[in-house]
Amino acid sequence: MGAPTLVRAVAGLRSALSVHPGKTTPALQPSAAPPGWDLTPVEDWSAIERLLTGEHPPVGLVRVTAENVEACQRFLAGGAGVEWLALCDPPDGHNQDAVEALLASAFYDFHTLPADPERLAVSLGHAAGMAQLRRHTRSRQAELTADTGGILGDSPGIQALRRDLAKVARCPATVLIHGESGSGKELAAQAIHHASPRRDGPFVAVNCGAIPANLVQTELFGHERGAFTGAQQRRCGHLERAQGGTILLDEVGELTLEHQVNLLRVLEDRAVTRVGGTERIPVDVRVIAATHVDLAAAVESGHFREDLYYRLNVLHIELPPLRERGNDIERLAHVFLERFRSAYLSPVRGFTSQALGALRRHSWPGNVRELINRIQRAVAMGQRALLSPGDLGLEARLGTVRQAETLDDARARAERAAILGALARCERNVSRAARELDISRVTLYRIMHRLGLRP
Ligand SMILES: Nc1ncnc2c1ncn2[C@@H]1O[C@H](COP(=O)(O)OP(=O)(O)OP(=O)(O)O)[C@@H](O)[C@H]1O
Repeated sequence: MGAPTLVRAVAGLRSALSVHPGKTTPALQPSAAPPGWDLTPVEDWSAIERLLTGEHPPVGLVRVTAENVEACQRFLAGGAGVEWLALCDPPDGHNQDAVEALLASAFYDFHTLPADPERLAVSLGHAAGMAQLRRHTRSRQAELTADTGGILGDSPGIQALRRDLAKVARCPATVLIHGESGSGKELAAQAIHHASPRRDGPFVAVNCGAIPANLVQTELFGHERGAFTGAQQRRCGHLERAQGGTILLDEVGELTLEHQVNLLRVLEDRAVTRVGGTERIPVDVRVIAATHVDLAAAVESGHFREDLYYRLNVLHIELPPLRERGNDIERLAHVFLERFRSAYLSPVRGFTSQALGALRRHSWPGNVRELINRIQRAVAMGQRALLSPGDLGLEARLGTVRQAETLDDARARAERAAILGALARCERNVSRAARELDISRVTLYRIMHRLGLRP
């Protein structure tokens, strides 16, 4: 791309950037500045980059032509934190589809040249207001995530969770985190680790449910060279890798009774013995276990050892499901929309009131992960400024009038019901559920990922 031309406002008047990526047309001259805006041309890339990394005006004008569409795309991808207005020639059919696609995806507004200075000034004012609002929201979100280990939300359930996590972080005892799939168990475990005296040590997360039963032993405890065919090297297990830090044993309820005995022994001895070895290796690791199943009920039914349950459940953290977090649903939805919108240069700016209603009514079986997936998909595919319930794959339920369900929505609903039913019948054993559904385990994982479900 050639050097862009940047036109910058001077003191006393409101400031705007004006960029001409590719330099295919002359820069907008100061004499063309709209009322209230004073423009000064700057004509090299490094000046623009310096400006965009430091303090800079919140709005900018971009001269878009049929020839510089690609240059504009590259430039705009780097210009975060600015609301852009496009200045275009009257359409002449040349590269028009690409120009229109760019206008729709990356600009707050556009003006056809010669632009009406009064209208341009109003448009710059609106865009500047919107940019300030977004900057404010972004810095509030940054503060919020920095204080809370990335856990967003203000609902009473989340406030109580933050208080509990802070207390638990100070104490070295084992923690059991219980919550539905996608409700933030791993995030909570990370928050405990980062607020604990072990924060400079490693944080190792292990999904016990995803390790094939014959590998659990070597994955957790490691193995010596020659322990079994193919063991050409000595290998440390996850517990040793977490030395000095924290290990999260996610889906601990998926361990077989035999592996539960071994884990209990490690917790009591505070040492591991690698598979094929005899040496006792002391491990200084804080253990956090997480589960979406009711482990007390699993103890009752004989699927989980009572002694291990008490050993893990010294401190207990309960994660509230998203559907019980009231206004958090909307708050989180806006945060994720903003995140994906800037990453994808999407024209999406917010939600229709029907979409917000649908978000509040949905039962969120996949919790925050499902919310993130729905919003990511909607922002990536969305063509309009406001997302509708259909864009989010949710039903609108407008009063008594039911919106027609799309085939995709109906298919997703049926798939979700079939998978959740099979998983419940198979005690969340994915291989058995896949057999029952007559699909491969990999296909089941892929569909679950798409629907925001976790094993
Ligand atoms: N309160 C929250 N604020 C921001 N992001 C969240 C919050 N809760 C969860 N998330 C995000 O949702 C996604 C799922 O969270 P996480 O993996 O911690 O859930 P989980 O309960 O461990 O899921 P699983 O049971 O499937 O292992 C992650 O991307 C996480 O960052």
